Amino acid sequence: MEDNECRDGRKKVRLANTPLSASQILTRILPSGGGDAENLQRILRLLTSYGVFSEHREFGGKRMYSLTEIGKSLVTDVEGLSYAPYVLQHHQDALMSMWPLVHKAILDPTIEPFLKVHGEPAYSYYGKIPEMNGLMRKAMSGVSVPFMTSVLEGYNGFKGVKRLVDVGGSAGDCLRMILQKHRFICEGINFDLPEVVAEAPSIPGVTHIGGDMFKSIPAADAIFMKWVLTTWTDDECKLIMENCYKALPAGGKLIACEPVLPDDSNESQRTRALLEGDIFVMTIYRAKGNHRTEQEFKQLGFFAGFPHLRLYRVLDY
Ligand SMILES: C[S@@+](CC[C@H](N)C(=O)[O-])C[C@H]1O[C@@H](n2cnc3c(N)ncnc32)[C@H](O)[C@@H]1O
Repeated sequence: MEDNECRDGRKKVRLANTPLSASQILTRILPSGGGDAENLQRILRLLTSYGVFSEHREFGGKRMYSLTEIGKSLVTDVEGLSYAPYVLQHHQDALMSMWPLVHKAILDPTIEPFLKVHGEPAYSYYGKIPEMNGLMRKAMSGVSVPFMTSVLEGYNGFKGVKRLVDVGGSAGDCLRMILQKHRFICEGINFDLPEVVAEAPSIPGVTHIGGDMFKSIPAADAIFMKWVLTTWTDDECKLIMENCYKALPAGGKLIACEPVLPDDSNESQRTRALLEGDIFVMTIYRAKGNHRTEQEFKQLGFFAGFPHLRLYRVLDY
């Protein structure tokens, strides 16, 4: 595979900083000709409204486009750490084909729409396809690194922890960042499904352990968990949290980093994104898995043996 080639043999298209018209972009994408520049321009206008491209109007009104910084990180850094793998992960056929079936989660929530279509739940489906499994890990790394930068700027609850487990820690990026910031943590355990940790990179101070959080969780002074509870039902969350409780010493701490739904359905972008995420979970993961309000987290924790919940908000997200 050459440097300028994608895995499927297509040539990568380098988009210059100089603004290009839709037909100029089309010529680069399809050097042998063809395509509809007007329809491409319709898509470019939409992407401009999301900040991926900038639109420049030439004398006479012709529209020209260049990638913004967001666009560059999405388009040019597909193999590195960026949001691109996350976007790609969500747009795989196996996930996209689920959207016309959202209604199935309402008609019969006892069987997941994903299970009905693909014959097994999402995580085990990913686990059997190395490309999907790898993309999921990269997707999580790409979104988790900027997110954890914000978390670690504001949250200071790791004091006194010597051994920390990250449950569902994927490639281990969250632990790596926590250990880099808090040098007093001597040992990090990245705990995830065996097929996920099998491909995780080696990280100083971190041991990767494969297992099933529904069975047991390695012992630690504190447990960290990010974007895990939200994909499971209340009963499953209780089981995961009970296993956390068993893995902790008396007075131990579970640090769960999860989306928190507001009580009201307001029109803010943040609320919309949270509500969309909730529908994503319902459609792809568990029909009765869901984003939760602060009160719902309090109740879950209480029933699993964690009587005190302290909420820290990460404001940029
Ligand atoms: C949404 S991802 C979050 C990954 C990581 N915590 C992060 O924020 O970047 C959920 C993770 O839970 C893991 N997972 C799913 N089922 C699991 C199980 N039964 N035991 C342990 N981990 C599991 C998945 O493999 C995945 O890495």
